[in-house]
This record gives sequence, structure tokens and C-alpha cells, in this order.
Amino acid sequence: MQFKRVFTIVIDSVGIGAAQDAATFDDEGADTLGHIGQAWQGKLHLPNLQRLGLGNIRSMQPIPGVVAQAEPSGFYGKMQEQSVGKDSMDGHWEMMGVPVKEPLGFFPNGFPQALIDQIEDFSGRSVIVNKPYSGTEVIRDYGEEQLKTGALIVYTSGDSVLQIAANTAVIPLAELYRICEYVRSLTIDQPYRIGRIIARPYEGKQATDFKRTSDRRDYALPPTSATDLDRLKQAGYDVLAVGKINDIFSGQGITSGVHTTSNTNGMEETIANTERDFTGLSFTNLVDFDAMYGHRRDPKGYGEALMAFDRDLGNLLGQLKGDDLLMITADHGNDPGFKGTDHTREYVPLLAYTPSNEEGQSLGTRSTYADLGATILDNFGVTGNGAGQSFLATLVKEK
Ligand SMILES: O=P(O)(O)O[C@H]1O[C@H](CO)[C@@H](O)[C@H]1O
Ligand SMILES: [Mn+2]
Ligand SMILES: [Mn+2]
Repeated sequence: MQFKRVFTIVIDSVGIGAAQDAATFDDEGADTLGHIGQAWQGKLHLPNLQRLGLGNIRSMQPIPGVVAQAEPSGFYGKMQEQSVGKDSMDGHWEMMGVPVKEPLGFFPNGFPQALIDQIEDFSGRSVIVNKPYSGTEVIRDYGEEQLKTGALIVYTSGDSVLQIAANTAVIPLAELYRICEYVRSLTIDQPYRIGRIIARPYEGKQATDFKRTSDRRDYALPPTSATDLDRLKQAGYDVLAVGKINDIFSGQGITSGVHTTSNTNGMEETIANTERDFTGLSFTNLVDFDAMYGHRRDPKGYGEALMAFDRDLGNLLGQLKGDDLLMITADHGNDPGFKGTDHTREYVPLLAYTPSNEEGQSLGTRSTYADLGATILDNFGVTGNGAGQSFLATLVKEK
């Protein structure tokens, strides 16, 4: 074992430029970090990410404001996605050795009436909307109707998701979760095979003040085969989940999990894990980048959130020990400067840092996110499924 503890942070949706296959997704020209840098006109200030080598990842089109370092203290590169989709589940499962090869159910014209009927029968409530919509706009447009009638707002997006928005004043949280669990049970297999059922609770008395709460829950499909998390857990290592990681893996392969209320809270929980004596993986997802700024196409807010993360990262870096390894990456893009409101098919950044080797170098372009999980397994001497290639040897200083 080289590292006793591996901290992996997924900065949800922070892509680093259109992937090779972006055209297949109609995402040519998408560039989450680049367009945020442009919107901030060179004032995107990310000193810690920059020190680790964020500005070294691509030389052709620098991210405005982020400077390449002559001697970065971290290892840097980018990863390409192999999964057929560009949702969170595709990205996270692939990182842990299970790229999604079978396309998930996608319902751009709304869900079939037979499914809607089952939801109505089970809940005793009617279903409204049933089409692709932005989650903040759908509650603004239909929230007052929901307050009056108690109907369920069911909507989707460019991803394989069925989302249910519910004002907790008329549909209590426990009931919303129960309905989502029921819908999850109905949609695992074909003809549905929906990636995630997402509970979207919100509060407020009128269209102008409806606000979503942090009680969102994602009910993902159970992983189709053992993931690297399962392998780590089986080998007796700790797998500590922070944020929606537990939901994305349906709790499988996780030894303890905590939900979070924000990016800041996610970083607090991650820093709290540095105080724990564990051997294995601490795995964090920071979803605000995606949910609050990417889908909302808000480059200003996205940049602010990145700078706040960078400050929290400074605190985390100060806590790391010589036998700790930190890896930062993303699960897909969500370019706030791009058309539409959906995820974008992009490369994701890969940064790795250990206080025991501050002479960072390039990790190149990894051909699959699975290289990340393969590296973690390699570190702990656990055999994987061959989906990825470990880059552990590059991180370890020759003695
Ligand atoms: O518009 P909101 O409700 O934030 O939903 C977004 O969040 C989902 C999950 O990331 C995406 O598929 C997209 O629909
Ligand atoms: Mn995501
Ligand atoms: Mn999203």
C-alpha cells in the first residue's frame, strides 16, 4: 500500500472542453471551464487548483485567468468518457470500473401513460407536466397549481431521469420519497430502464419565492456489475461517501455515507474525514456546480462557486499527510455558456496530489474514467476488472 487514505472529489459537471465524440451529443464547442473563464474576463482566481496544475492540462486554449505552472505541485491530465451517456451515473460508475454501455431509457416526449397511471394509482394524486423542463422553471410555472390541487409535478431533461417536484407544504417529504421509491421499483427494467428517479422537494407560498431544498434524493439504478467500491469494501477497506455518492451507487460498496446541504458542507465533511483514522477511500460529490449553476446557465455564479471551492480546497490541502492521496475530477460537463440547459459531453480534468511527492507531472489524456478506480485499487493491492489502467506508478516518487 502506497497511500493509506485516498480522497477523491468529484466537482460535478466541471468539464474541460468538448470531448472527441462531442458531435454525437450535439455538443461541439462546449467548454465548461473555458467559458466560465471567459465570462470572468481573466478574473477567475483559482490559486490552489492552479498550483496543482489545472492550467497545465491544456496548452492550446488556456482557461482565462488560470496560469500554467512551471513546476506544478500536482499531477494533471484529463479523462475521456466511454459510457454511452453523459449523466452523473454514467460518469461515476465508469470512474469505478463500470462504464455504461447499454443506453438508458430516454423520454424526450414524456413518460408513457401506463407509467403515469401507475404513479397516479399508487399516490392517489394526479400527475401534471410530464415533459422535459428546467427544474427551477417548472416549479415557477406549475408550483401554484400544485399548491391548490396537490398534483405531482413529473418532469425530465436531456438525461435518463424522472424527476418529481413537490412542495413539502402539500406533499410531505416522507411521502415524496415513498412515491419515488415506488417509481424506482417500476422502472428498473425495459421498457423503462430509467437512470435515476429524483425527488425534488421545494418550499414557498408563491411562484416568486419557490425554492428547492437540499433534501433532494437520487434513486439510481443498482450498478449492473460489481464496482471498484464493492471490491474495496469486500477487501476490508473503508469507503466513506460524502454527498450524493451513496445515492449514485445505490449504497453498494459504501461503508458509511453522509448527505450534504451544499458544496461548502461537502468540503466540511471531506475535511472532517481527514481527522478520521481510516484506511481506504473518502469519495465526495459536490453537486452545486451542476444543479445551481450549470443547468441554470449561470457562468457568474459558477465562477463564484469554483472560487469558493478553491478556498475550501486550500484548507483541505493543509490537512493532508504524507501517506494521503487527493484526486479531483468531474463526471461530465455542463457548460453555462452553451445552448440549452443540459449536460455537455466533455473531457473532465484530473488532478492528483500527495504531500509526499510535490513534483507533479502530466498524466496525459486517459482513455476512460475507469483509470481513476484502477489507480485506487492498485494502491490497495485489490484486483480489478481490467476496465481501466492504473497511473499509480507515476504518482509515487522513486526512492
Ligand atoms: O433542471 P433540474 O431540475 O436542476 O434538473 C437537472 O438535474 C438533473 C440531474 O443532474 C438533470 O438531468 C437536469 O434535469
Ligand atoms: Mn453530475
Ligand atoms: Mn445535472
